[in-house]
Amino acid sequence: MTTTSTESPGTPPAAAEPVVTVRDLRQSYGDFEAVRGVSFDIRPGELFALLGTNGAGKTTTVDVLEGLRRATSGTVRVFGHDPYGQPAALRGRTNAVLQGDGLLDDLTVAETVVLSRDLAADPRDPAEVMELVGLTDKRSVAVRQLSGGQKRRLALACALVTRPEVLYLDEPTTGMDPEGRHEIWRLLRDLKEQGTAILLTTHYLEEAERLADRLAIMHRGEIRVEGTLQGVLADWGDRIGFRMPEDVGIADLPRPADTSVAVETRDQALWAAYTVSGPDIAGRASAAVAELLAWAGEHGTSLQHLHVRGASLEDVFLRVAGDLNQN
Ligand SMILES: Nc1ncnc2c1ncn2[C@@H]1O[C@H](COP(=O)(O)OP(=O)(O)OP(=O)(O)O)[C@@H](O)[C@H]1O
Repeated sequence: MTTTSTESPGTPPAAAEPVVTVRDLRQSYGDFEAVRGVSFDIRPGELFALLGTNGAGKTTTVDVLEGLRRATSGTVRVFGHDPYGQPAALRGRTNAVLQGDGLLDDLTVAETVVLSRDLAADPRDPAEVMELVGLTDKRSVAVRQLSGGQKRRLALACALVTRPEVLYLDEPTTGMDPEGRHEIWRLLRDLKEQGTAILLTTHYLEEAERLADRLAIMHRGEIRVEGTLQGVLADWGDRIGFRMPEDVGIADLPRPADTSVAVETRDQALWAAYTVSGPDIAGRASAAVAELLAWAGEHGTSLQHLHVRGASLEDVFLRVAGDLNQN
């Protein structure tokens, strides 16, 4: 791997026109509506991360963008073209790493990359691409002998060798070790800097935190949350937590204004977890802490490990997925 770049997502050219436009996309399988009115844009040099629960509709959305499925309804345009109806107009401009890698077991790594290169109008040098994904020393190895993570790298190499302007990545780092994942992240940052528009689906929240210029969280076919990481976290509000005092249940806890409360199990203990929302989060969080301390004083108890922190992407994800027992 020979890539170099900083650790921040970077700032895409906000003024650039979107190259991918999705409006009110709906996709059904028989009677089952897997995608229910999804809309988003992606601009050149921007990485848009699609997160979501299992079965949320992420892969289905990518399949429609790739032109593998005709949208049941809604509008999908890539460089102004319908990927299903006008695939020839997009050939060579988009590529994908999908969940089924479609690799041929009997070919070597180098043969596989060269085969993909031959499909491209303006290909990259296969040797350069194998170096980029860290497979140079495996160039003569047969695909069947690669590990799962190495196959994902090879699938990425096959996409990169065609020099796509739009890249769809459906869980590209699944099965990779942490070091390999970091290498791929550096590579994706470099691609963004070169102007590639990237749609990334992932179950690794850290991957989205580190790479995404904007992200969306899907649940049951709908986008429930969308924005920049900072915007999403700011909208979600601060979190106040403390260990639940003995003999106190959730119904006994005070309810300061502009807060909701859940009880979570962590480190084999019960924790009160308040979410503070609305404008002037800091002011509201301070007022809520004062009220909680007053409540503890009145009840002759102390709030162990009392802390206030900003929401994390995991907080937002779990709340969207409905895993928290919120009250
Ligand atoms: N060919 C198909 N026929 C019928 N149902 C399908 C088909 N493909 C997907 N589905 C269903 O559509 C829903 C969305 O699936 P999809 O693969 O898009 O979700 P996903 O968000 O990518 O999930 P995961 O994170 O688990 O990969 C799921 O309920 C799935 O079972």
